[in-house]
Amino acid sequence: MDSISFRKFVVPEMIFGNGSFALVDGYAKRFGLKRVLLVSDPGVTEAGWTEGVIGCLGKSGIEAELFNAVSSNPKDREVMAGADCYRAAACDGIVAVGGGSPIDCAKGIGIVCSNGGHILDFEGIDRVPLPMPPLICIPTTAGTAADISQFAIISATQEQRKVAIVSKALVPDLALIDPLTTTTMDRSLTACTGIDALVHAIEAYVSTGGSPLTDLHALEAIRLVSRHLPKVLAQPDNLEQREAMMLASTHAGMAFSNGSLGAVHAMAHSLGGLLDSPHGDCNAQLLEHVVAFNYPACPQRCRRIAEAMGIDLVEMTDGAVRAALTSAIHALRARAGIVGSLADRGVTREMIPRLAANAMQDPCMVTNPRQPSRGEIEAIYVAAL
Ligand SMILES: NC(=O)c1ccc[n+]([C@@H]2O[C@H](COP(=O)([O-])OP(=O)(O)OC[C@H]3O[C@@H](n4cnc5c(N)ncnc54)[C@H](O)[C@@H]3O)[C@@H](O)[C@H]2O)c1
Ligand SMILES: [Fe+2]
Repeated sequence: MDSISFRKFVVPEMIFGNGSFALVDGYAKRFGLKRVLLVSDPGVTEAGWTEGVIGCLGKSGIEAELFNAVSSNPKDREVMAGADCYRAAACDGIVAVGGGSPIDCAKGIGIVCSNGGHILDFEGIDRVPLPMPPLICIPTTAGTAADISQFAIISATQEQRKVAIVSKALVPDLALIDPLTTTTMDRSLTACTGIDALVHAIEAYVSTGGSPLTDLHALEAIRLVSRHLPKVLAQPDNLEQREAMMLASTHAGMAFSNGSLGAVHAMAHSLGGLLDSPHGDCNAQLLEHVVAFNYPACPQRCRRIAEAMGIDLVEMTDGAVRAALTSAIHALRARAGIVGSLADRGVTREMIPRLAANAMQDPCMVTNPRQPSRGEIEAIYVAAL
């Protein structure tokens, strides 16, 4: 049998539903935890979610050592400081509450605590030998799905680039996916994280690492984001819309964690490393341009994506589908309020060779459906300027 016919699909135990974060103490107890490192960030703490989780843990007598010093695009030094904190407090497990940044930082802390060394030593695919301590994740954004994924993205501050660590060892033990926690997101965060979920789904669907197991989740996520992102932005307090976006993020997560990503993420990581700008915003700037580039390599798959976005394709030629798809993506992000271009974010032509060089090294580039040259990646950045 050809080895390509083997497909692996890894997900953690997941509990999805409003109020599910309150199950944290019962699960932590079942894992035998007595003192956990609680990884969060100041924004999530201000929104009240960190205290909420500490309160739940306290009900079962589980102590929480708070590590809150995490910034967006979490930094290597924050991971190392968190690992010091874990050791100093003699913790026996980790609970992460927040968006992708605290969750990725928590994964980094777990890797370093089990394996020793520096977090950047683990860059790349399958380079984490020992499993992390028990990790429970409570996501508070509907976008990254870091709570279920095999990925952690950490900023290497000296080099100003984002490093991808990809390993089955990074899949958390439990994800308590509670849409209620996303009700405190502001409009811009809702938009950026929602577009991130769309990009995960589209990239996984055209990835060379995809499979029928991931396709199903990718298409469902594309449908959900296209339908519900405009609605959740119009009605931010509507729990059904929040729930639909969290479900979209989770479906997209199952797809990309197992099918991997592509050029949008490779290029967005490079941008985020240099500019320290929001991940979803970087993705949003690039998606339509990368889809236009990838189109010739996967026209049938692009048709399915367009259909899932609600575009009527009757009698459309390939060229017309390509134009309709890229303009629908552009319209969705404009409707979400993500306007302007890379130049408005401070990107200059002089930065592009370096951005392209870093993007070419990113593991997400490996599974892009069309292998680009460095010059082609530079041209995509220029198109997005
Ligand atoms: N590991 C993965 O699989 C994966 C996938 C995609 C992206 N990422 C990474 O995730 C990071 C981005 O994560 P993100 O987009 O979730 O944002 P984030 O975690 O960086 O948070 C952004 C801001 O939103 C605030 N915030 C988060 N949840 C909130 C809530 N419910 N209410 C109010 N404020 C809230 C935070 O305090 C922070 O100030 C990037 O570093 C990106 O590279 C990781
Ligand atoms: Fe992402």
